[in-house]
Amino acid sequence: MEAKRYAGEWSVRYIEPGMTIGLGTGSTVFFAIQKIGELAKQGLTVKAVASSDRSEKLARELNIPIVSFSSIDSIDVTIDGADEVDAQCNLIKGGGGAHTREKILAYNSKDFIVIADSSKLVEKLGKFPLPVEIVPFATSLTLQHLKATGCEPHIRQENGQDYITENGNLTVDCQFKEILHPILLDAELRKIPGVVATGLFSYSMVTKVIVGYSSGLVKEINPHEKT
Ligand SMILES: O=C[C@H](O)[C@H](O)[C@H](O)COP(=O)(O)O
Repeated sequence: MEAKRYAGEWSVRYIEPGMTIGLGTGSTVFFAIQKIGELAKQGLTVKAVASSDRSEKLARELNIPIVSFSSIDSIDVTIDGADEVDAQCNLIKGGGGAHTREKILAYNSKDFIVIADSSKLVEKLGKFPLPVEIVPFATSLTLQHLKATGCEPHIRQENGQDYITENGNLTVDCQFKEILHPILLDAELRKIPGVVATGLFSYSMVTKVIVGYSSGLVKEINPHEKT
């Protein structure tokens, strides 16, 4: 948990007065939102759009002004967590069921900053089951098409019932052996009618990944830096 805190708290240095910020979802972003709340209390003026009711509620409790998506043109910076980060900084997201809205925020952000503890770093994506949001219509056919891409699809359950996203859809957790070509797989999955969004985020969307370690160390990875 401390490693998540280090990454979350570090990330707020990229927030400047007057910015419109995107708030992701999850236990790592929780620490970033808390820190933004502290800064707001000290006079930082920002407005925020949230990717989930949970993050919106937390932000409101901390007196961070929340605005609707329809009232803004773009987001300066979005801060969000990840379930897996591969060597190129491609991501799996959606463990908390919020990846569709998170992807909309990331796509509309000038900078997309990912925060993660070091356990999220992997060589290849796919150990974490890939969340895919689908519309709850012709579900069994959609599951068959998902299976044909090489995974074991499982409809996510919560308290013994289908988990329903904030968009009113289902989440299918797709267990692949490994994901060798995330960008191609994302395109393949999105061709299936009924798929709303996958939890695969291309490195091309990512400005930087901030990794927290339990020792207190924080590392930044820039996927676009030439080595
Ligand atoms: O739907 C949830 C999000 O994609 C989260 O950002 C992701 O699951 C990571 O969550 P956490 O920071 O709790 O590990």
